[in-house]
Amino acid sequence: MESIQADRLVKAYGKVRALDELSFGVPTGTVFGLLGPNGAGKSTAVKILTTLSRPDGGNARVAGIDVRKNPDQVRAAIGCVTQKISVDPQATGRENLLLHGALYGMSRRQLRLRAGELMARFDLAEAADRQARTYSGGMQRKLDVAMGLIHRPRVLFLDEPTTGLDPEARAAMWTEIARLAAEEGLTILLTTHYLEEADKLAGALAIVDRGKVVTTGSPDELKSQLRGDAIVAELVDSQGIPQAEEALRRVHGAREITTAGRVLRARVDDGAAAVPAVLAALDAAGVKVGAITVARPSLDDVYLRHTGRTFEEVAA
Ligand SMILES: Nc1ncnc2c1ncn2[C@@H]1O[C@H](COP(=O)(O)OP(=O)(O)OP(=O)(O)O)[C@@H](O)[C@H]1O
Repeated sequence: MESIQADRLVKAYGKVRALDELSFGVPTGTVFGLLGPNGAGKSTAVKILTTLSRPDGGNARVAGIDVRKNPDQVRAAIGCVTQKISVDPQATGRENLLLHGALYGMSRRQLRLRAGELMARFDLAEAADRQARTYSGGMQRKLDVAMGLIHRPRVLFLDEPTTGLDPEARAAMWTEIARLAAEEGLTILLTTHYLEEADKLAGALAIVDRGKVVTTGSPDELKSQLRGDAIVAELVDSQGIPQAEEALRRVHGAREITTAGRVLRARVDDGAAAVPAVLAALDAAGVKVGAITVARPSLDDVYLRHTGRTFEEVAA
């Protein structure tokens, strides 16, 4: 069964087509990642699925409910953690949870129990009665997620949940998110522009580019569709790029050759075996190489394959 179905969603802002027939489905109880660089359309999709915005075309169902026809019912069934933290810094952690829960018409007794449970679960019990402004960034983000869960939603939307967190807090958040899906059967839609985050957390993901889903599958499925290794040569300066590209074209088995700045990439069947031939070809062309690396296919390669651009290039 699918808890989220987006069917050819279209949204235009003036001339910008933020969503251009975006479609995907999320099986119940899984973590699904919408991965794409800034401006790809992820937030716009989340706004429509959480009923904050209406699509210009297409349709969507969340927890089996039509977002256009029954937005109130959708809102009751979902939790939503947006990019802007909704924690009130002057209130304590517990007060934040109680205030948020009151919006859903929960009884005081229900609320107290649930708030206690969530604070324990997110390791905030000791800090529960301190003002949230005294919390670290990671603690505030956990509180934010706890607030999104107060009314026991069936589907949770997390819009860039770890942006701005340090590596340790990010890892802690990943553990929590994975547990929520595995232990509580929650369906989670996560948007991210971190390749590593999508790779680690998402059972399946959709790569979004310019308002469209360019490919979808589990991280492993997507990576295994790319045969061979990536070989990446960083030149000492960018002037030699045209000659280097030309030289690489003549190396047996090198394909999908792309350049960005002074970095040259190609795909080969066996990376380690191809390195000597690549270095010899570049040397013969008079090109100075600063570094050369071989890598197993990554989601960045998947992105490159489907959009013709590297993720970093677009993010920059
Ligand atoms: N309210 C708006 N008015 C005009 N244009 C908008 C509006 N919201 C989004 N856009 C445009 O729509 C496109 C998609 O934006 P969106 O915020 O959905 O991307 P995103 O992938 O979520 O990126 P980010 O990670 O930066 O939020 C962008 O070109 C953006 O500039």
